[in-house]
Amino acid sequence: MIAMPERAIPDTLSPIVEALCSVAADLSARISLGPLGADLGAAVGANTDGDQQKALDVIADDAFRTALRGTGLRWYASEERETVELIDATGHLALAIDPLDGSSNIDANVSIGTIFCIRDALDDGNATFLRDGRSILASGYFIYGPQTALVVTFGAGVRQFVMDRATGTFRETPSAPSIPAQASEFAINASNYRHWAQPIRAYIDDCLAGIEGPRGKNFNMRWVASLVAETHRIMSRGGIFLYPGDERPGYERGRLRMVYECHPIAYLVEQAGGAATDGERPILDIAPDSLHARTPFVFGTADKVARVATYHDLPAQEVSALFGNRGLFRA
Ligand SMILES: O=P(O)(O)OC[C@H]1O[C@](O)(COP(=O)(O)O)[C@@H](O)[C@@H]1O
Ligand SMILES: [Mg+2]
Ligand SMILES: [Mg+2]
Repeated sequence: MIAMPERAIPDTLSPIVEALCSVAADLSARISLGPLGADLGAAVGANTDGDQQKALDVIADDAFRTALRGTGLRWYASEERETVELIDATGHLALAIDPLDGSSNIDANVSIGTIFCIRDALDDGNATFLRDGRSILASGYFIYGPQTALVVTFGAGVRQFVMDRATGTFRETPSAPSIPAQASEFAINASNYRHWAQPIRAYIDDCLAGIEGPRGKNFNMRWVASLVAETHRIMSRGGIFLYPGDERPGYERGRLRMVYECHPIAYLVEQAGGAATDGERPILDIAPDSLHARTPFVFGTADKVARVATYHDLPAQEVSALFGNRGLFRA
């Protein structure tokens, strides 16, 4: 439940947000038990895309779907389900959800989360979600970490609510997250370096070259392998996140899903003053061609995200690592 928000939550969205909060509070309690509770990190099978499912993936998905009945929701699209599900034919809203993000971190006691976005419902469930991101009404994430928090936008800036563990209620924090304009951290799974295309290699090469390289400054690197945790860090201290496409079979379009992960995070990031692209185009301008479509994803501090796009525009010889001192990119 949300206690005394600073500003009202839009009436039509409030029952959905309340239902999400109540499930998130329950999940948070279960997660915090760790090994004292059920084995939430146990492998229980695979979803229709072949992704391994953990017990908590399935528990979270079932809990959200059940709690959303009677909230005005018509369509429920989950990363864990093959098709869009009808919740209530009279509802006017639709929700896309990654019920449990970062599931490889459950056993490691590292922050994990839930990502969602809300749209108006069309008569056709699939068509509702196969639109670009400009029709999103609200998006956000819950982070289950040292704090359990909800970071959400209703289209007018970003708001943050932290859960009081004693009562399970979410209280709004006085200051809203906004992505700082200056930052020097990048986040990428660098073990995939050899599989990346040249523009991504060149961008990272230039970061790694530090003060001696074309950027003329030192950078720090992070990789949590929880999209929610990376987003929360970037929301508080800026930086850039990249999950590009690469040459591994099945990773041509990266790993992250447009409908359940990238559209919601991109909407939030834009509302926080940052930018989000597929490397070149704004994510919110792109409509996925299927429900579970993946997309390369780059987001964070706006000028850093714009810089990644410029590497895609360069002639091949100019992005070669051999040209590490190219004057064009001197900061
Ligand atoms: O293990 P990799 O390839 O670095 O991928 C990490 C990414 O995969 C994810 O865990 C995918 O999300 P799920 O856990 O919801 O499948 C992201 O949270 C994270 O950014
Ligand atoms: Mg995820
Ligand atoms: Mg997930």
